[in-house]
Amino acid sequence: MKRLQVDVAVIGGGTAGLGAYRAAKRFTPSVIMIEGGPYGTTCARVGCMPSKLLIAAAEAVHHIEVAPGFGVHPQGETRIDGKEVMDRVKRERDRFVGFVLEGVGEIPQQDKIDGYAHFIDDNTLQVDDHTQIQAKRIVIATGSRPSWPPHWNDLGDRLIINDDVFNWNDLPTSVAVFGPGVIGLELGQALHRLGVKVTMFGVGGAVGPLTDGAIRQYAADTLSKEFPLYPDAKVELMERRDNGVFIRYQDDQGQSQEITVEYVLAATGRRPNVDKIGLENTSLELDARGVPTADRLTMQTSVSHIFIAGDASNQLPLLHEASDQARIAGENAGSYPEIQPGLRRSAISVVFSDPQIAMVGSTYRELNQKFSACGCFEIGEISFENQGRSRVMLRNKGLLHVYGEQGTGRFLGAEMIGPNVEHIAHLLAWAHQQQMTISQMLDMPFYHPVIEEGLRTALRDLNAKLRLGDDEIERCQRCPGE
Ligand SMILES: Cc1cc2nc3c(=O)[nH]c(=O)nc-3n(C[C@H](O)[C@H](O)[C@H](O)COP(=O)(O)OP(=O)(O)OC[C@H]3O[C@@H](n4cnc5c(N)ncnc54)[C@H](O)[C@@H]3O)c2cc1C
Ligand SMILES: NC(=O)c1ccc[n+]([C@@H]2O[C@H](COP(=O)([O-])OP(=O)(O)OC[C@H]3O[C@@H](n4cnc5c(N)ncnc54)[C@H](O)[C@@H]3O)[C@@H](O)[C@H]2O)c1
Repeated sequence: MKRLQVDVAVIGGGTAGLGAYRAAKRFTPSVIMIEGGPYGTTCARVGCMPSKLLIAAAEAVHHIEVAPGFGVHPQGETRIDGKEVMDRVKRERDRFVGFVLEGVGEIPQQDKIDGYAHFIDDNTLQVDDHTQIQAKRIVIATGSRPSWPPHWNDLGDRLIINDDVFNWNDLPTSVAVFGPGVIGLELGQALHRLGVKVTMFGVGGAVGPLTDGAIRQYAADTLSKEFPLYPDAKVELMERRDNGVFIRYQDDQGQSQEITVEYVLAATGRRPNVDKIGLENTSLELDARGVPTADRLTMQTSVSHIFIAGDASNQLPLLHEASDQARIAGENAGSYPEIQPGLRRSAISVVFSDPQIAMVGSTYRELNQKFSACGCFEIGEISFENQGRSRVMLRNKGLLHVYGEQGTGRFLGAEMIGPNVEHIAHLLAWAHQQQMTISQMLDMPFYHPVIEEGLRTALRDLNAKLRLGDDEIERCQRCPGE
Protein backbone atom coordinates (compact mmCIF):
# COMPACT_ATOMS: atom_id res chain seq x y z
CA MET A 1 0.00 0.00 0.00
CA LYS A 2 1.40 3.35 -1.07
CA ARG A 3 0.90 6.11 1.53
CA LEU A 4 0.75 9.83 0.69
CA GLN A 5 0.34 12.99 2.71
CA VAL A 6 -1.01 16.04 0.90
CA ASP A 7 -2.51 19.43 1.56
CA VAL A 8 -5.43 18.98 -0.87
CA ALA A 9 -6.92 15.85 -2.45
CA VAL A 10 -9.52 16.30 -5.20
CA ILE A 11 -11.75 13.29 -5.88
CA GLY A 12 -12.76 13.24 -9.56
CA GLY A 13 -11.00 14.49 -12.69
CA GLY A 14 -13.99 15.85 -14.63
CA THR A 15 -14.84 19.51 -15.22
CA ALA A 16 -15.22 20.25 -11.51
CA GLY A 17 -12.23 18.13 -10.45
CA LEU A 18 -9.88 19.70 -12.98
CA GLY A 19 -11.11 23.18 -12.05
CA ALA A 20 -10.72 22.55 -8.33
CA TYR A 21 -7.23 21.04 -8.84
CA ARG A 22 -6.05 24.12 -10.78
CA ALA A 23 -7.62 26.56 -8.31
CA ALA A 24 -6.08 24.81 -5.27
CA LYS A 25 -2.66 24.71 -6.97
CA ARG A 26 -2.55 28.49 -6.91
CA PHE A 27 -2.29 28.27 -3.13
CA THR A 28 -0.20 25.16 -2.47
CA PRO A 29 1.97 22.82 -4.60
CA SER A 30 0.73 19.83 -2.58
CA VAL A 31 -2.45 18.93 -4.50
CA ILE A 32 -3.44 15.59 -6.01
CA MET A 33 -6.38 14.64 -8.21
CA ILE A 34 -7.87 11.14 -8.14
CA GLU A 35 -9.76 9.83 -11.18
CA GLY A 36 -11.40 6.41 -11.30
CA GLY A 37 -12.74 6.43 -14.84
CA PRO A 38 -11.46 7.71 -18.17
CA TYR A 39 -10.31 11.33 -18.34
CA GLY A 40 -12.07 13.62 -20.80
CA THR A 41 -15.05 14.87 -18.72
CA THR A 42 -18.70 13.89 -18.96
CA CYS A 43 -19.42 17.12 -20.85
CA ALA A 44 -17.01 16.38 -23.69
CA ARG A 45 -17.31 12.57 -23.82
CA VAL A 46 -21.01 11.83 -23.32
CA GLY A 47 -22.75 15.10 -22.43
CA CYS A 48 -22.94 18.67 -23.72
CA MET A 49 -20.74 18.31 -26.78
CA PRO A 50 -21.79 15.03 -28.45
CA SER A 51 -25.46 15.85 -27.77
CA LYS A 52 -25.08 19.19 -29.57
CA LEU A 53 -23.30 17.43 -32.45
CA LEU A 54 -26.24 15.05 -32.85
CA ILE A 55 -28.65 17.99 -32.66
CA ALA A 56 -26.66 19.86 -35.33
CA ALA A 57 -27.09 16.91 -37.73
CA ALA A 58 -30.81 16.84 -36.95
CA GLU A 59 -31.08 20.57 -37.68
CA ALA A 60 -29.55 20.01 -41.11
CA VAL A 61 -32.39 17.60 -41.95
CA HIS A 62 -34.98 19.92 -40.48
CA HIS A 63 -33.83 22.87 -42.62
CA ILE A 64 -34.43 20.76 -45.73
CA GLU A 65 -37.86 19.72 -44.47
CA VAL A 66 -39.05 23.28 -43.83
CA ALA A 67 -37.59 24.72 -47.07
CA PRO A 68 -40.84 24.22 -49.08
CA GLY A 69 -42.50 26.69 -46.70
CA PHE A 70 -40.33 29.36 -48.37
CA GLY A 71 -41.09 28.09 -51.88
CA VAL A 72 -37.76 26.30 -52.02
CA HIS A 73 -38.08 22.64 -53.01
CA PRO A 74 -35.00 20.46 -52.52
CA GLN A 75 -34.96 17.86 -55.28
CA GLY A 76 -35.26 14.15 -54.56
CA GLU A 77 -35.50 12.26 -51.32
CA THR A 78 -33.35 13.25 -48.36
CA ARG A 79 -31.05 10.35 -47.55
CA ILE A 80 -29.74 10.22 -43.99
CA ASP A 81 -26.65 8.07 -43.71
CA GLY A 82 -26.66 6.98 -40.07
CA LYS A 83 -23.07 5.75 -40.24
CA GLU A 84 -21.86 9.13 -41.53
CA VAL A 85 -23.94 10.99 -38.96
CA MET A 86 -22.50 8.96 -36.09
CA ASP A 87 -19.01 9.09 -37.57
CA ARG A 88 -19.05 12.91 -37.52
CA VAL A 89 -20.53 12.99 -34.01
CA LYS A 90 -17.75 10.73 -32.72
CA ARG A 91 -14.96 12.38 -34.71
CA GLU A 92 -15.81 15.87 -33.49
CA ARG A 93 -16.49 14.54 -29.99
CA ASP A 94 -13.03 12.97 -29.95
CA ARG A 95 -11.55 16.32 -30.94
CA PHE A 96 -13.19 18.00 -27.94
CA VAL A 97 -12.09 15.16 -25.65
CA GLY A 98 -8.58 15.53 -27.14
CA PHE A 99 -8.38 19.15 -25.95
CA VAL A 100 -9.32 18.06 -22.43
CA LEU A 101 -6.76 15.24 -22.51
CA GLU A 102 -4.06 17.69 -23.63
CA GLY A 103 -4.83 19.75 -20.52
CA VAL A 104 -4.73 16.65 -18.32
CA GLY A 105 -1.41 15.68 -19.92
CA GLU A 106 0.12 18.96 -18.74
CA ILE A 107 -0.61 18.07 -15.11
CA PRO A 108 2.48 16.56 -13.45
CA GLN A 109 2.21 12.75 -13.26
CA GLN A 110 2.84 12.70 -9.50
CA ASP A 111 -0.29 14.84 -8.99
CA LYS A 112 -2.58 12.27 -10.67
CA ILE A 113 -3.75 9.07 -8.99
CA ASP A 114 -5.71 6.48 -10.97
CA GLY A 115 -8.51 4.66 -9.19
CA TYR A 116 -11.72 5.10 -7.23
CA ALA A 117 -11.42 6.90 -3.91
CA HIS A 118 -13.50 6.40 -0.82
CA PHE A 119 -13.36 7.92 2.62
CA ILE A 120 -11.83 5.99 5.52
CA ASP A 121 -12.39 8.97 7.81
CA ASP A 122 -12.67 12.77 7.54
CA ASN A 123 -9.01 13.08 6.47
CA THR A 124 -8.18 9.71 4.94
CA LEU A 125 -8.94 8.43 1.44
CA GLN A 126 -8.33 4.94 0.11
CA VAL A 127 -7.84 4.62 -3.66
CA ASP A 128 -8.79 1.13 -4.89
CA ASP A 129 -6.49 -1.19 -2.93
CA HIS A 130 -3.22 0.53 -3.81
CA THR A 131 -2.96 3.99 -2.20
CA GLN A 132 -3.93 5.57 1.08
CA ILE A 133 -3.94 9.36 1.27
CA GLN A 134 -3.86 11.58 4.33
CA ALA A 135 -5.30 14.90 3.16
CA LYS A 136 -5.58 18.10 5.15
CA ARG A 137 -8.39 19.23 2.83
CA ILE A 138 -10.59 17.31 0.39
CA VAL A 139 -12.75 18.37 -2.58
CA ILE A 140 -15.50 15.96 -3.65
CA ALA A 141 -16.03 16.36 -7.43
CA THR A 142 -17.33 12.94 -8.37
CA GLY A 143 -20.06 14.02 -10.84
CA SER A 144 -23.36 12.22 -11.42
CA ARG A 145 -24.69 9.21 -13.31
CA PRO A 146 -28.01 8.30 -14.93
CA SER A 147 -30.62 6.62 -12.77
CA TRP A 148 -33.66 4.53 -13.73
CA PRO A 149 -36.11 2.12 -12.08
CA PRO A 150 -34.12 -1.05 -11.22
CA HIS A 151 -36.60 -3.45 -12.88
CA TRP A 152 -35.74 -1.96 -16.28
CA ASN A 153 -32.44 -3.85 -16.00
CA ASP A 154 -34.43 -6.87 -17.22
CA LEU A 155 -34.27 -5.27 -20.67
CA GLY A 156 -30.55 -6.10 -20.77
CA ASP A 157 -28.62 -4.53 -23.63
CA ARG A 158 -31.86 -3.07 -25.02
CA LEU A 159 -31.81 -0.56 -22.17
CA ILE A 160 -29.48 2.30 -23.04
CA ILE A 161 -28.33 5.63 -21.59
CA ASN A 162 -26.85 8.74 -23.22
CA ASP A 163 -23.32 7.25 -23.12
CA ASP A 164 -24.47 4.37 -25.37
CA VAL A 165 -26.03 6.69 -27.96
CA PHE A 166 -22.69 8.38 -28.56
CA ASN A 167 -21.01 5.01 -29.11
CA TRP A 168 -23.39 3.95 -31.89
CA ASN A 169 -21.85 3.29 -35.29
CA ASP A 170 -25.23 3.66 -36.99
CA LEU A 171 -28.67 4.98 -36.16
CA PRO A 172 -31.27 2.45 -34.96
CA THR A 173 -34.77 2.22 -36.46
CA SER A 174 -36.75 2.94 -33.29
CA VAL A 175 -36.26 4.14 -29.72
CA ALA A 176 -38.65 4.64 -26.81
CA VAL A 177 -37.36 7.56 -24.76
CA PHE A 178 -38.36 7.52 -21.09
CA GLY A 179 -38.12 10.94 -19.49
CA PRO A 180 -39.02 14.13 -21.43
CA GLY A 181 -36.49 16.05 -19.31
CA VAL A 182 -33.49 17.87 -20.70
CA ILE A 183 -31.63 14.82 -22.02
CA GLY A 184 -34.76 13.08 -23.29
CA LEU A 185 -35.98 16.11 -25.25
CA GLU A 186 -32.60 16.91 -26.76
CA LEU A 187 -31.70 13.37 -27.81
CA GLY A 188 -35.25 12.23 -28.58
CA GLN A 189 -36.08 15.12 -30.92
CA ALA A 190 -32.68 14.87 -32.64
CA LEU A 191 -33.12 11.14 -33.22
CA HIS A 192 -36.65 11.71 -34.53
CA ARG A 193 -35.42 14.32 -37.02
CA LEU A 194 -32.70 11.92 -38.12
CA GLY A 195 -35.34 9.39 -39.11
CA VAL A 196 -35.44 7.20 -35.99
CA LYS A 197 -38.99 6.31 -34.93
CA VAL A 198 -39.17 7.93 -31.47
CA THR A 199 -41.92 7.58 -28.86
CA MET A 200 -41.45 9.57 -25.65
CA PHE A 201 -42.96 8.78 -22.26
CA GLY A 202 -42.96 10.93 -19.11
CA VAL A 203 -44.60 10.94 -15.70
CA GLY A 204 -46.76 13.60 -14.08
CA GLY A 205 -46.83 15.91 -17.12
CA ALA A 206 -43.32 17.32 -16.73
CA VAL A 207 -41.67 18.64 -19.90
CA GLY A 208 -38.04 19.78 -19.68
CA PRO A 209 -37.24 21.77 -16.55
CA LEU A 210 -40.32 24.04 -16.99
CA THR A 211 -42.41 24.84 -13.91
CA ASP A 212 -44.78 27.46 -15.45
CA GLY A 213 -47.94 25.54 -16.41
CA ALA A 214 -48.73 27.65 -19.50
CA ILE A 215 -45.23 27.37 -20.95
CA ARG A 216 -45.07 23.66 -20.12
CA GLN A 217 -48.42 23.05 -21.84
CA TYR A 218 -47.26 25.01 -24.89
CA ALA A 219 -44.07 22.94 -24.99
CA ALA A 220 -45.99 19.67 -24.67
CA ASP A 221 -48.47 20.66 -27.41
CA THR A 222 -45.78 21.87 -29.80
CA LEU A 223 -43.40 18.95 -29.38
CA SER A 224 -46.14 16.32 -29.44
CA LYS A 225 -47.17 17.60 -32.89
CA GLU A 226 -43.74 16.57 -34.11
CA PHE A 227 -43.41 13.12 -32.51
CA PRO A 228 -45.49 10.99 -30.13
CA LEU A 229 -44.92 12.50 -26.69
CA TYR A 230 -46.91 11.38 -23.66
CA PRO A 231 -45.83 13.58 -20.72
CA ASP A 232 -48.10 11.65 -18.34
CA ALA A 233 -47.90 8.18 -19.79
CA LYS A 234 -49.59 5.07 -18.52
CA VAL A 235 -47.24 2.29 -19.52
CA GLU A 236 -48.93 -1.02 -18.83
CA LEU A 237 -46.24 -3.43 -19.93
CA MET A 238 -42.63 -3.22 -21.04
CA GLU A 239 -40.74 -6.42 -21.69
CA ARG A 240 -37.87 -7.73 -23.71
CA ARG A 241 -38.79 -9.82 -26.73
CA ASP A 242 -36.61 -11.48 -29.39
CA ASN A 243 -36.93 -8.54 -31.76
CA GLY A 244 -36.57 -5.71 -29.24
CA VAL A 245 -38.67 -4.27 -26.43
CA PHE A 246 -42.45 -4.61 -26.44
CA ILE A 247 -44.36 -1.73 -24.83
CA ARG A 248 -48.10 -1.52 -24.18
CA TYR A 249 -49.38 1.89 -23.09
CA GLN A 250 -52.51 4.03 -23.01
CA ASP A 251 -52.52 6.99 -25.38
CA ASP A 252 -54.05 10.41 -24.66
CA GLN A 253 -57.52 9.08 -25.48
CA GLY A 254 -57.11 6.16 -23.11
CA GLN A 255 -56.77 3.73 -26.02
CA SER A 256 -54.37 0.84 -25.56
CA GLN A 257 -51.42 1.01 -27.98
CA GLU A 258 -48.59 -1.44 -28.61
CA ILE A 259 -45.15 -0.77 -30.03
CA THR A 260 -41.96 -2.75 -30.35
CA VAL A 261 -38.77 -0.72 -30.31
CA GLU A 262 -35.11 -1.51 -30.82
CA TYR A 263 -34.00 0.34 -27.68
CA VAL A 264 -35.34 1.97 -24.54
CA LEU A 265 -33.40 5.12 -23.68
CA ALA A 266 -33.47 5.87 -19.94
CA ALA A 267 -33.39 9.67 -19.58
CA THR A 268 -35.14 9.60 -16.23
CA GLY A 269 -32.73 11.82 -14.30
CA ARG A 270 -29.24 11.65 -12.84
CA ARG A 271 -28.02 11.03 -9.30
CA PRO A 272 -24.90 12.47 -7.67
CA ASN A 273 -21.98 10.02 -7.31
CA VAL A 274 -21.81 10.28 -3.54
CA ASP A 275 -23.41 6.99 -2.56
CA LYS A 276 -20.33 4.77 -2.96
CA ILE A 277 -17.55 6.96 -1.58
CA GLY A 278 -17.73 5.92 2.08
CA LEU A 279 -19.55 9.01 3.36
CA GLU A 280 -20.77 6.82 6.23
CA ASN A 281 -17.16 6.84 7.50
CA THR A 282 -17.17 10.63 7.77
CA SER A 283 -18.96 13.08 10.02
CA LEU A 284 -20.47 14.89 7.04
CA GLU A 285 -24.07 16.08 7.36
CA LEU A 286 -26.17 14.73 4.47
CA ASP A 287 -29.44 15.98 2.97
CA ALA A 288 -32.50 13.81 2.30
CA ARG A 289 -30.89 12.48 -0.91
CA GLY A 290 -27.66 11.53 0.87
CA VAL A 291 -25.71 14.48 -0.58
CA PRO A 292 -23.36 16.44 1.71
CA THR A 293 -24.92 19.80 2.54
CA ALA A 294 -22.76 22.73 1.44
CA ASP A 295 -22.80 26.51 1.59
CA ARG A 296 -23.44 27.64 -1.99
CA LEU A 297 -21.10 30.63 -1.68
CA THR A 298 -18.10 28.76 -0.25
CA MET A 299 -18.88 25.15 -1.28
CA GLN A 300 -17.81 24.21 2.25
CA THR A 301 -19.60 21.21 3.76
CA SER A 302 -20.48 20.69 7.43
CA VAL A 303 -16.92 19.37 7.93
CA SER A 304 -14.92 22.56 7.54
CA HIS A 305 -12.00 21.09 5.53
CA ILE A 306 -14.20 19.15 3.07
CA PHE A 307 -15.60 20.93 0.01
CA ILE A 308 -17.84 19.76 -2.83
CA ALA A 309 -18.28 20.91 -6.45
CA GLY A 310 -20.05 20.06 -9.70
CA ASP A 311 -22.87 17.58 -10.21
CA ALA A 312 -21.84 15.81 -6.97
CA SER A 313 -23.15 18.82 -5.02
CA ASN A 314 -26.60 18.41 -6.65
CA GLN A 315 -27.03 22.18 -6.61
CA LEU A 316 -27.42 22.88 -10.36
CA PRO A 317 -26.05 20.07 -12.55
CA LEU A 318 -24.81 22.27 -15.40
CA LEU A 319 -21.39 22.77 -16.93
CA HIS A 320 -20.86 26.45 -16.07
CA GLU A 321 -22.07 25.78 -12.54
CA ALA A 322 -19.54 22.93 -12.20
CA SER A 323 -16.75 25.32 -13.26
CA ASP A 324 -17.86 28.09 -10.87
CA GLN A 325 -18.30 25.72 -7.95
CA ALA A 326 -14.92 24.13 -8.69
CA ARG A 327 -13.11 27.44 -8.65
CA ILE A 328 -14.71 28.36 -5.33
CA ALA A 329 -14.15 24.93 -3.74
CA GLY A 330 -10.57 24.66 -5.05
CA GLU A 331 -9.56 28.15 -3.91
CA ASN A 332 -11.05 27.62 -0.48
CA ALA A 333 -9.45 24.18 -0.11
CA GLY A 334 -6.14 25.69 -1.20
CA SER A 335 -6.31 28.70 1.12
CA TYR A 336 -7.98 26.94 4.09
CA PRO A 337 -8.50 28.02 6.90
CA GLU A 338 -8.96 31.30 4.97
CA ILE A 339 -12.40 30.94 3.35
CA GLN A 340 -13.88 33.41 0.90
CA PRO A 341 -17.37 33.48 -0.58
CA GLY A 342 -17.16 33.12 -4.36
CA LEU A 343 -19.26 34.51 -7.18
CA ARG A 344 -22.43 32.54 -7.85
CA ARG A 345 -24.16 33.82 -10.93
CA SER A 346 -27.85 34.19 -11.73
CA ALA A 347 -29.39 30.89 -12.76
CA ILE A 348 -29.67 30.19 -16.48
CA SER A 349 -30.46 26.93 -18.24
CA VAL A 350 -31.16 26.12 -21.87
CA VAL A 351 -32.61 23.00 -23.47
CA PHE A 352 -31.40 22.69 -27.05
CA SER A 353 -34.68 21.40 -28.38
CA ASP A 354 -36.46 23.17 -31.25
CA PRO A 355 -38.06 25.47 -30.23
CA GLN A 356 -35.51 25.93 -27.48
CA ILE A 357 -36.59 25.97 -23.84
CA ALA A 358 -34.91 28.26 -21.32
CA MET A 359 -35.20 29.38 -17.72
CA VAL A 360 -33.64 32.37 -15.97
CA GLY A 361 -33.49 33.51 -12.35
CA SER A 362 -36.23 32.31 -10.02
CA THR A 363 -38.58 29.69 -11.46
CA TYR A 364 -42.35 30.17 -11.56
CA ARG A 365 -42.66 27.44 -8.93
CA GLU A 366 -40.25 29.20 -6.57
CA LEU A 367 -41.99 32.57 -7.05
CA ASN A 368 -45.40 31.07 -6.56
CA GLN A 369 -44.30 29.50 -3.30
CA LYS A 370 -42.71 32.74 -2.12
CA PHE A 371 -45.30 35.25 -3.31
CA SER A 372 -48.59 33.41 -3.74
CA ALA A 373 -50.03 34.65 -0.42
CA CYS A 374 -49.50 38.34 -1.23
CA GLY A 375 -49.85 38.17 -5.01
CA CYS A 376 -46.74 40.33 -5.22
CA PHE A 377 -45.45 39.22 -8.58
CA GLU A 378 -46.81 39.66 -12.09
CA ILE A 379 -46.30 37.89 -15.39
CA GLY A 380 -45.56 39.59 -18.71
CA GLU A 381 -46.25 37.48 -21.78
CA ILE A 382 -45.42 37.30 -25.47
CA SER A 383 -46.43 34.65 -27.95
CA PHE A 384 -43.90 34.24 -30.74
CA GLU A 385 -46.62 33.14 -33.17
CA ASN A 386 -47.10 36.65 -34.57
CA GLN A 387 -43.70 38.04 -33.69
CA GLY A 388 -42.24 39.75 -36.75
CA ARG A 389 -38.75 38.30 -37.13
CA SER A 390 -39.85 34.84 -35.96
CA ARG A 391 -42.52 34.80 -38.71
CA VAL A 392 -40.00 35.99 -41.30
CA MET A 393 -37.87 32.95 -40.47
CA LEU A 394 -40.86 30.59 -40.27
CA ARG A 395 -39.89 29.90 -36.70
CA ASN A 396 -42.89 31.57 -35.08
CA LYS A 397 -43.60 29.06 -32.34
CA GLY A 398 -43.19 29.87 -28.68
CA LEU A 399 -44.34 31.55 -25.53
CA LEU A 400 -42.34 33.67 -23.08
CA HIS A 401 -43.21 34.63 -19.52
CA VAL A 402 -41.21 37.23 -17.61
CA TYR A 403 -41.81 37.72 -13.89
CA GLY A 404 -41.52 41.01 -12.00
CA GLU A 405 -42.00 42.13 -8.42
CA GLN A 406 -44.80 44.49 -7.44
CA GLY A 407 -43.52 47.61 -5.72
CA THR A 408 -39.85 47.40 -6.61
CA GLY A 409 -40.50 46.65 -10.30
CA ARG A 410 -37.53 44.27 -10.18
CA PHE A 411 -37.06 41.49 -12.74
CA LEU A 412 -37.33 38.14 -10.95
CA GLY A 413 -37.10 35.44 -13.58
CA ALA A 414 -38.42 33.96 -16.81
CA GLU A 415 -39.49 30.69 -18.42
CA MET A 416 -39.81 30.32 -22.16
CA ILE A 417 -39.99 28.18 -25.24
CA GLY A 418 -39.22 29.86 -28.54
CA PRO A 419 -36.90 30.39 -31.48
CA ASN A 420 -33.23 30.56 -30.42
CA VAL A 421 -34.22 31.67 -26.93
CA GLU A 422 -30.72 30.80 -25.73
CA HIS A 423 -29.90 34.42 -26.66
CA ILE A 424 -32.90 35.98 -24.91
CA ALA A 425 -32.06 33.84 -21.86
CA HIS A 426 -28.57 35.34 -21.76
CA LEU A 427 -29.87 38.92 -21.96
CA LEU A 428 -32.29 38.15 -19.18
CA ALA A 429 -29.68 36.41 -17.02
CA TRP A 430 -27.40 39.44 -17.29
CA ALA A 431 -30.30 41.73 -16.35
CA HIS A 432 -31.18 39.43 -13.44
CA GLN A 433 -27.65 39.41 -12.10
CA GLN A 434 -27.55 43.20 -12.36
CA GLN A 435 -30.81 43.25 -10.35
CA MET A 436 -32.40 45.46 -12.97
CA THR A 437 -35.97 46.68 -12.87
CA ILE A 438 -38.29 46.11 -15.81
CA SER A 439 -38.16 49.85 -16.56
CA GLN A 440 -34.34 49.77 -16.68
CA MET A 441 -34.48 46.78 -19.02
CA LEU A 442 -36.87 48.67 -21.29
CA ASP A 443 -34.36 51.54 -21.40
CA MET A 444 -31.86 49.21 -23.09
CA PRO A 445 -31.49 49.25 -26.91
CA PHE A 446 -33.49 46.84 -29.08
CA TYR A 447 -32.62 46.47 -32.76
CA HIS A 448 -35.19 45.96 -35.50
CA PRO A 449 -36.24 43.48 -36.76
CA VAL A 450 -35.06 40.93 -34.17
CA ILE A 451 -36.61 38.22 -32.02
CA GLU A 452 -35.65 40.28 -28.95
CA GLU A 453 -38.41 42.75 -29.89
CA GLY A 454 -40.75 40.04 -28.65
CA LEU A 455 -39.00 40.22 -25.29
CA ARG A 456 -39.62 43.97 -25.25
CA THR A 457 -43.34 43.36 -25.77
CA ALA A 458 -43.37 40.95 -22.81
CA LEU A 459 -41.48 43.47 -20.66
CA ARG A 460 -43.96 46.22 -21.57
CA ASP A 461 -46.83 43.92 -20.73
CA LEU A 462 -45.19 43.19 -17.38
CA ASN A 463 -44.49 46.86 -16.66
CA ALA A 464 -48.11 47.71 -17.32
CA LYS A 465 -49.22 44.96 -14.93
CA LEU A 466 -46.79 46.28 -12.33
CA ARG A 467 -48.52 49.64 -12.93
CA LEU A 468 -45.21 51.14 -13.94
CA GLY A 469 -45.83 51.58 -17.67
CA ASP A 470 -48.57 52.30 -20.22
CA ASP A 471 -51.62 50.08 -20.01
CA GLU A 472 -51.93 49.88 -23.75
CA ILE A 473 -49.03 48.33 -25.59
CA GLU A 474 -48.64 49.99 -28.95
CA ARG A 475 -47.72 47.31 -31.38
CA CYS A 476 -47.85 47.15 -35.13
CA GLN A 477 -48.20 50.86 -36.06
CA ARG A 478 -44.91 51.78 -34.47
CA CYS A 479 -42.88 48.65 -34.85
CA PRO A 480 -43.97 45.68 -36.94
CA GLY A 481 -41.30 43.53 -35.26
CA GLU A 482 -43.34 43.06 -32.15
C1 LIG B 1 -26.29 14.09 -22.27
C2 LIG B 1 -25.89 15.28 -21.44
C3 LIG B 1 -25.92 16.54 -22.02
C4 LIG B 1 -25.55 17.66 -21.27
N1 LIG B 1 -25.61 18.88 -21.87
C5 LIG B 1 -25.29 19.97 -21.15
C6 LIG B 1 -25.33 21.26 -21.76
O1 LIG B 1 -25.66 21.40 -22.94
N2 LIG B 1 -25.01 22.33 -21.00
C7 LIG B 1 -24.65 22.22 -19.69
O2 LIG B 1 -24.37 23.23 -19.04
N3 LIG B 1 -24.57 21.00 -19.09
C8 LIG B 1 -24.88 19.90 -19.80
N4 LIG B 1 -24.81 18.67 -19.20
C9 LIG B 1 -24.39 18.60 -17.79
C10 LIG B 1 -22.84 18.66 -17.64
O3 LIG B 1 -22.27 17.71 -18.51
C11 LIG B 1 -22.46 18.36 -16.20
O4 LIG B 1 -23.08 19.30 -15.35
C12 LIG B 1 -20.94 18.44 -15.97
O5 LIG B 1 -20.28 17.61 -16.88
C13 LIG B 1 -20.60 18.01 -14.55
O6 LIG B 1 -19.20 18.00 -14.35
P1 LIG B 1 -18.58 17.24 -13.08
O7 LIG B 1 -17.12 17.57 -13.04
O8 LIG B 1 -19.39 17.49 -11.89
O9 LIG B 1 -18.75 15.70 -13.43
P2 LIG B 1 -17.90 14.76 -14.42
O10 LIG B 1 -17.37 15.49 -15.59
O11 LIG B 1 -18.75 13.57 -14.65
O12 LIG B 1 -16.64 14.35 -13.54
C14 LIG B 1 -16.73 13.49 -12.43
C15 LIG B 1 -15.53 12.57 -12.48
O13 LIG B 1 -15.39 11.92 -11.23
C16 LIG B 1 -14.93 10.60 -11.45
N5 LIG B 1 -15.26 9.83 -10.23
C17 LIG B 1 -16.49 9.51 -9.77
N6 LIG B 1 -16.38 8.85 -8.59
C18 LIG B 1 -15.06 8.79 -8.31
C19 LIG B 1 -14.32 8.25 -7.22
N7 LIG B 1 -14.92 7.66 -6.17
N8 LIG B 1 -12.97 8.33 -7.26
C20 LIG B 1 -12.34 8.93 -8.31
N9 LIG B 1 -12.99 9.45 -9.36
C21 LIG B 1 -14.33 9.40 -9.34
C22 LIG B 1 -15.68 10.16 -12.69
O14 LIG B 1 -15.02 9.08 -13.32
C23 LIG B 1 -15.67 11.44 -13.52
O15 LIG B 1 -14.58 11.49 -14.40
C24 LIG B 1 -25.13 17.52 -19.92
C25 LIG B 1 -25.07 16.24 -19.34
C26 LIG B 1 -25.44 15.14 -20.10
C27 LIG B 1 -25.34 13.78 -19.47
N1 LIG C 1 -28.88 21.62 -22.28
C1 LIG C 1 -28.44 21.36 -21.05
O1 LIG C 1 -28.02 22.24 -20.33
C2 LIG C 1 -28.46 19.95 -20.53
C3 LIG C 1 -28.63 18.90 -21.40
C4 LIG C 1 -28.69 17.61 -20.88
C5 LIG C 1 -28.54 17.42 -19.51
N2 LIG C 1 -28.35 18.46 -18.69
C6 LIG C 1 -28.24 18.24 -17.22
O2 LIG C 1 -28.41 16.89 -16.90
C7 LIG C 1 -29.41 16.76 -15.90
C8 LIG C 1 -30.10 15.44 -16.03
O3 LIG C 1 -30.91 15.41 -17.19
P1 LIG C 1 -32.11 14.40 -17.32
O4 LIG C 1 -32.85 14.74 -18.55
O5 LIG C 1 -31.64 13.00 -17.12
O6 LIG C 1 -32.97 14.70 -16.02
P2 LIG C 1 -34.25 15.62 -15.82
O7 LIG C 1 -34.46 15.66 -14.36
O8 LIG C 1 -34.13 16.89 -16.57
O9 LIG C 1 -35.44 14.83 -16.51
C9 LIG C 1 -35.85 13.57 -16.11
C10 LIG C 1 -37.27 13.37 -16.62
O10 LIG C 1 -37.62 12.00 -16.47
C11 LIG C 1 -38.94 11.93 -15.97
N3 LIG C 1 -39.09 10.61 -15.35
C12 LIG C 1 -38.63 10.19 -14.15
N4 LIG C 1 -38.95 8.89 -13.96
C13 LIG C 1 -39.61 8.49 -15.07
C14 LIG C 1 -40.20 7.26 -15.48
N5 LIG C 1 -40.14 6.18 -14.70
N6 LIG C 1 -40.79 7.20 -16.68
C15 LIG C 1 -40.84 8.28 -17.50
N7 LIG C 1 -40.30 9.47 -17.17
C16 LIG C 1 -39.69 9.57 -15.95
C17 LIG C 1 -39.05 13.11 -15.03
O11 LIG C 1 -40.39 13.46 -14.76
C18 LIG C 1 -38.32 14.16 -15.84
O12 LIG C 1 -39.19 14.77 -16.76
C19 LIG C 1 -30.32 17.96 -16.12
O13 LIG C 1 -30.99 18.32 -14.95
C20 LIG C 1 -29.37 19.01 -16.56
O14 LIG C 1 -28.88 19.71 -15.45
C21 LIG C 1 -28.32 19.73 -19.18
